[in-house]
Amino acid sequence: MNDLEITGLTYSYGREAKALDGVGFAVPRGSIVGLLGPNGSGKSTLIRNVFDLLRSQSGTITVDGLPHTAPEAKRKAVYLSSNDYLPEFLTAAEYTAMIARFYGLEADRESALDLCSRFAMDGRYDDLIEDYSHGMRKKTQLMTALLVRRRLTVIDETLNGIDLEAMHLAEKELAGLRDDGLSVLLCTHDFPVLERLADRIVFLDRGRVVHDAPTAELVADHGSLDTMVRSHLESGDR
Ligand SMILES: Nc1ncnc2c1ncn2[C@@H]1O[C@H](COP(=O)(O)OP(=O)(O)OP(=O)(O)O)[C@@H](O)[C@H]1O
Repeated sequence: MNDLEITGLTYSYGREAKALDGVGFAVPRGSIVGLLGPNGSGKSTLIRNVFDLLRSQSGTITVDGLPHTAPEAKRKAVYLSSNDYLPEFLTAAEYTAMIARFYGLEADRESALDLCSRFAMDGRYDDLIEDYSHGMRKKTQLMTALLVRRRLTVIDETLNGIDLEAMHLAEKELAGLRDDGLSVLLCTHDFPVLERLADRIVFLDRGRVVHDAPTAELVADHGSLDTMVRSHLESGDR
């Protein structure tokens, strides 16, 4: 069973060249899949297609077996965007409650306060987001996703910008989602994090899948993900 399955996904912005060209891969249930690719390779376009923020043009996307445009599919997935735009006029508590309500859930205050304390945001849960630093906003996005615990969590470079201690905890929490049988699609340029955490890697370049394999296999074949990416970018295969 796959929590996310994409086949033949092609997308062009207007008359521009294809941003995605026949992309297909899966996020198997209870796994963490790393999505990797140079700037402009199509990662954000892919994620926006998955969340129906861009209307897909050809190919299929299913979330837990359901077409991604179905309201039930949308309730199964949570998206953490790469920016840190959050409603400034809300407190983190109000923001979390609002997002939880979108999913028909109640945000559990005790769990939220526990997460705040572990993410070094003690006593800040009821402060306005406008007073938060960039890192605190990123942590608020992450804590919200950890509270709503959807079948599929998609993270678009959200972890970039949080400090080392928070990163360590984030890794543990994401592994915890996997331990609970949930899945994560993690888009980041942080190779060591992917090597520690991701079960599989999907490497995109110019809108096409270059590698889709278990992380251990790619590391065994290339030495490291860093070397794998560099050798592809320097090769004539692009
Ligand atoms: N709104 C847009 N209009 C036209 N072209 C776009 C638009 N958004 C992205 N593109 C193009 O689509 C291609 C894929 O971009 P996308 O943002 O999906 O890549 P990415 O892998 O997420 O890049 P990055 O790592 O820089 O975030 C690029 O050629 C980009 O210029």
